[in-house]
Amino acid sequence: MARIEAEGLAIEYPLYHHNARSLKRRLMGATPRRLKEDPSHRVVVAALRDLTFTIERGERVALVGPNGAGKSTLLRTVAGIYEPVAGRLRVEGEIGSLIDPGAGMEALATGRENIVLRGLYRGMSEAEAEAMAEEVVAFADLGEFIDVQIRGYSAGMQVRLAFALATAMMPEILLMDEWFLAGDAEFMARAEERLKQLVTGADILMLATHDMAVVRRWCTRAIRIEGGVIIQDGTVDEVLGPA
Ligand SMILES: Nc1ncnc2c1ncn2[C@@H]1O[C@H](COP(=O)(O)OP(=O)(O)OP(=O)(O)O)[C@@H](O)[C@H]1O
Repeated sequence: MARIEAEGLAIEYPLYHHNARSLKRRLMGATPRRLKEDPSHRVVVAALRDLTFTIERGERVALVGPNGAGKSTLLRTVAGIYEPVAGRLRVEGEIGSLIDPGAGMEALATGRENIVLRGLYRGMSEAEAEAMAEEVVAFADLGEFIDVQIRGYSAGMQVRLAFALATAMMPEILLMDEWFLAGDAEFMARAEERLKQLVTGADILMLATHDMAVVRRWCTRAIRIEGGVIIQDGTVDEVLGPA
């Protein structure tokens, strides 16, 4: 059963090129809110601080807040890309992440090979993975580029492939950044029905977005993050105000 539980979760990014003493003094000088020095004297960004929340099966949660608030960092942490420096995170359920277009893809493999690899990784037989690939290839509609290494794809082509693949896999926990809803108009019109199935079919959705219409349309709950901390957590109407 899908469930996400965080307690006192903290994430920091080290800033490797900011350790010269004079620069450090300048960065740390004016009582910074998010830059600090860690125990090994590195300058770090406190991207998330003391986050505590539980997300249960059936919830579709929007992460809202200004640029740099920590929304994408939280998605990436739940995806297992970043390791918390403090606190606890428990994620139960199979994750599908639409966070970075190229994440989880092998740049030197073709689109088609990436699809088959993902299927095999998820425990499909070769025949099942090949069958899934046919379906994904048809939907992604990348023409001859499906047999080109994905390092030669445009950003939009990567989005198409990631989208087609995610909707074929139907994860229990779907993590999504808003860029994913921004394919070209023709593709998104075609993708609409699959997107609906994907979002409503997942046990849990976490979606980082600045688009409040998207929040009202897809989500049941909203968490507002500012400066790396949760400042509001409730129903969409509670957090955004009534429509
Ligand atoms: N790779 C990184 N290295 C260093 N700092 C980072 C890195 N990625 C993010 N940060 C910092 O962490 C903080 C949170 O960033 P994050 O990308 O999670 O914000 P966000 O809420 O998703 O913003 P946006 O709405 O602009 O996408 C910001 O202060 C940002 O500068």
